This record gives sequence, structure tokens and C-alpha cells, in this order.
Amino acid sequence: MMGKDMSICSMHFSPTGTTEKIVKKIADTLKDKFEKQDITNIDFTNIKNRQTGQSFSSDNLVVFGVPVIAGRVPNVLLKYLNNVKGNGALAVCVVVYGNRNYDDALIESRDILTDNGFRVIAAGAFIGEHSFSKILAKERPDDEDMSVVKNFSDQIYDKISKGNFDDVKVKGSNPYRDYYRPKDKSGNFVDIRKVAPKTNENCIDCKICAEACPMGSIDFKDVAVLNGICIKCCACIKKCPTEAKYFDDMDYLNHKYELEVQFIKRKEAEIFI
Ligand SMILES: Cc1cc2nc3c(=O)[nH]c(=O)nc-3n(C[C@H](O)[C@H](O)[C@H](O)COP(=O)(O)O)c2cc1C
Repeated sequence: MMGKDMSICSMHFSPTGTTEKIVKKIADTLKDKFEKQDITNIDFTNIKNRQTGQSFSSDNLVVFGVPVIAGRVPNVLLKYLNNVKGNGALAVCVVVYGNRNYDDALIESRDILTDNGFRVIAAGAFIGEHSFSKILAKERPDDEDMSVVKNFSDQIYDKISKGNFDDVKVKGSNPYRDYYRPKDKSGNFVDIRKVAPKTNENCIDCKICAEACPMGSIDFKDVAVLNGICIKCCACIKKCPTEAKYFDDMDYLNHKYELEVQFIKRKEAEIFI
């Protein structure tokens, strides 16, 4: 291990790109420090890539990242993650959250990787612009975040170079807390799972939204039609060049507004090594 045969992989689920940015920076920094030619990128956002399963070996170092969804690992990924086998590979576990909280997402992600045969040697919770919002954690990860990411990568390199593959301890509770649930103005829980994006007359039928939807739910023939579930990842909204996609559900909009007001204070990344 860690000889010339070691290869570095990055693996991410990242509908709006913040997780991807962090995971790739870590993998790239490690590639340079270990003087490797290239890295393998596995984009789990793409439904086809999730369906094939992945098998690693003890010669691999995998940087794995997901966004925090309702305080946990995105539950739509769980069945696919069962088919990702570590076989002794080293792993770095990353979660990215929108400045509310990562709750038990990091520990859950670490546990999934460990149960699947990875040796998780480092972990970090980072902040990315909130999927729902253009102002909450706006444009993060920013330069300050990326220098923390770089420093984290340097520490991972040092740990591996010393031959220290100890499992990492992370923050979070097990049994995991329930999925975080939004509330209405009166404090009652609301269920936004069935809420779906709408399409306005700005749509130029470029199909970017259909390509971006990680659930493959937007109909290619008529992008205003939804053929499957919506996880509210907002890839279709944030990637649309003409602002044609939007949500108008009042519970959703109220939740978004509350998040923007309550969690305005900047949070910082936490790393565990
Ligand atoms: C349905 C949903 C639930 C989310 N839940 C949380 C949460 O519990 N805590 C939080 O801080 N951010 C939460 N977020 C925000 C994302 O974790 C954050 O914006 C992340 O940077 C998105 O990653 P991506 O750019 O890789 O898609 C949620 C986003 C979505 C779409």
C-alpha cells in the first residue's frame, strides 16, 4: 500500500456542484503530493454511474463526498452505496452542508464506508451554498474554505506517509437522529417531499435541466413534465440559463426563507483526522 501502485479516486454525488468542488480539490492535491499522473473521477450524480456498482482494492485511496440532505446521507443513495465495495481501500469521507447543520450525515457516511470494507482515515464537514437558496452560504465553498480543504489534504498526506491508517472518529450520534423535517409558521411539521419544480415561459428547451436531474425525472421530450421523484436538489433551478425552473409551494418557500434568516451566521468547516 502507498507504493507506486496506489491510485487515487474521487467519488461524489453533487447536484449543484459544491461537493464536487471540494472532493476534487482533495483528490487533486493528493495526486500532486503523491506524484501521480491522474485520478479517476466517479460521478455518482449520474444515475447510470450509480447503477453499475464499484469495487475498489487496498491499492486505492478514495475521496468520497455527498451533500447533507435533512441532516443525513441522501437516502436515495443508500441502495447504490450497498454496491460500493472497499475491499480494504483507504477512504476520505466528505459531507457538504448548507450552513444549517450536518447533524449525523458525517458519521452515517463514515459508517457506510466502514461497513462496506473501506478504512476511513479522515473526514470533513464543509459548507456549500444551500441548494434552496442564492443567499444562504452564498458562493461557498469560497477561497477561505478552499484553503481549509488544501490544509486538510496536506494533513491526509502526512497521515498516510507515516503509515498511519487508523480509523477516524467523527462528530455525530449513533443511533442516528431522524431526518430533519421543516416546519410551517405555526411550528407544525410540513411534508415537502411531493413538491415538484414548475417551468415558466422563459424555457428555451435546451434540456440542461433534464441532463442535470440526478434522478432522471425530467422528461427529455417535454421538460415541463416530471416522470419520477424530485429530491429538491435544485440542480434544474441553479443550472437553468434562463431561470425557467422554480418552486411555488408555500411550505417549501417558507422553509427556504426561515433557513435564510435563521442560519445567516457563517459556519466553518470541521475536519477529523
Ligand atoms: C432536500 C435537501 C435537504 C438539505 N438538507 C440540509 C440540511 O439538513 N442541512 C444543511 O445545512 N444543508 C442542507 N441542504 C443543503 C445542501 O447540503 C448544500 O447546499 C450542499 O452544498 C449541496 O451540495 P451539492 O452542491 O453538491 O449539490 C439540503 C439540500 C437539499 C436539496
